[in-house]
Amino acid sequence: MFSRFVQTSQLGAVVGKHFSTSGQNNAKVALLGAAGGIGQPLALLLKQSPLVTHLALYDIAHTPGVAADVSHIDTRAKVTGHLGAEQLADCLKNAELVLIPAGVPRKPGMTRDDLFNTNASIVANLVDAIAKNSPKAIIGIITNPVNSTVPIAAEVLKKRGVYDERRVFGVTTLDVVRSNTFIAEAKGLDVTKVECPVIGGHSGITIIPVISQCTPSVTFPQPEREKLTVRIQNAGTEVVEAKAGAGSATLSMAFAAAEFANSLLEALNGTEGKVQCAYVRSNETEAKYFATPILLGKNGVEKNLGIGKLSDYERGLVTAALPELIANIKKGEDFVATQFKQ
Ligand SMILES: NC(=O)C1=CN([C@@H]2O[C@H](COP(=O)(O)OP(=O)(O)OC[C@H]3O[C@@H](n4cnc5c(N)ncnc54)[C@H](O)[C@@H]3O)[C@@H](O)[C@H]2O)C=CC1
Ligand SMILES: O=C([O-])CC(=O)C(=O)O
Repeated sequence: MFSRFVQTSQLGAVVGKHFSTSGQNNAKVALLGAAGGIGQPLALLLKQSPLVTHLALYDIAHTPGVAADVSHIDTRAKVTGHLGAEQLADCLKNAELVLIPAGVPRKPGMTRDDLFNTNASIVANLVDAIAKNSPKAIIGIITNPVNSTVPIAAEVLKKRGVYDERRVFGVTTLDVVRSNTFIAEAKGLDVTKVECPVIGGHSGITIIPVISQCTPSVTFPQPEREKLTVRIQNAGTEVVEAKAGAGSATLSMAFAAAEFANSLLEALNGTEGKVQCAYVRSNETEAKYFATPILLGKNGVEKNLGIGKLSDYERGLVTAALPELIANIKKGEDFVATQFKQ
């Protein structure tokens, strides 16, 4: 299936894109928002993963149908469906990995930050339940605005006294998936061999593709590089507009989340050298959270591999991104401080 081992010049480590069938550890994965546009195809992909032994599907609507459907697939994972708040604890008990795509998506004309008012409390309440029922689980947050929902998760976990910064990830894999696709198209390369790190955050100018660190090495005239960068930054909006009111990226996001989850599960199983870009607690810049390539291990973040060497143009992108990113982070932290009741 995904069988791509790629060396990055910057890291000398194995980056994403591979999962083996060798893992025999028990892994319960809980998927919160499992009946949604992302949730359903992600449930399908996780059911196909030999690394998952129990797939627990939770939503506030339609979970029994999704769970019954997915459970008929003759792969390893046992499937359970959990509907509504009173069944959330059962879904989360003993989960090693919790993925959260619960919440509303954008419509044309909206920014990701416009989702904050609805999605902030959804994520805060779900993470509160994780703190109570599976405090050691690794959490992958898909719900937008990721720049703010990850700090929200961290603050809720801190309030509950169970925060471990190595275990909380904002899933930004789709930015890497898109960069790889667009670069391969532009250069006529085999996309399965292209790997471009993406750093920063997950909205507009905070998305920073580091094309200078792409494997294989690629060069573009500056106007073309700028155009490609802007396309990657606006790729989510490209999908929102194409869907014309019917939501945002779901299928490519499910693919990206499955790739992230499988890398993490492999690392939990003891496979060394798994690397994924993700939005995590970080000391790389003045922003408390920042996406960079992360070496994954048994506790989640094994090592932050850092920003690496940037071109002048990419350094300028980081400078431009930081004020927005810092404001997004503060907004998330303030929300928990002022509106989230213990
Ligand atoms: N991180 C990323 O790269 C990406 C993030 N997203 C984000 O993912 C989120 C979900 O997108 P879609 O699946 O397209 O939306 P959707 O509306 O199709 O599905 C969301 C699901 O969440 C469920 N839900 C709502 N409140 C809930 C709660 N309190 N507990 C459990 N489930 C709840 C809904 O019932 C629904 O089934 C959006 O916020 C979207 O912006 C989307 C694409 C990429
Ligand atoms: O654009 C959106 O609203 C959904 C998203 O995060 C993406 O597709 O990258």
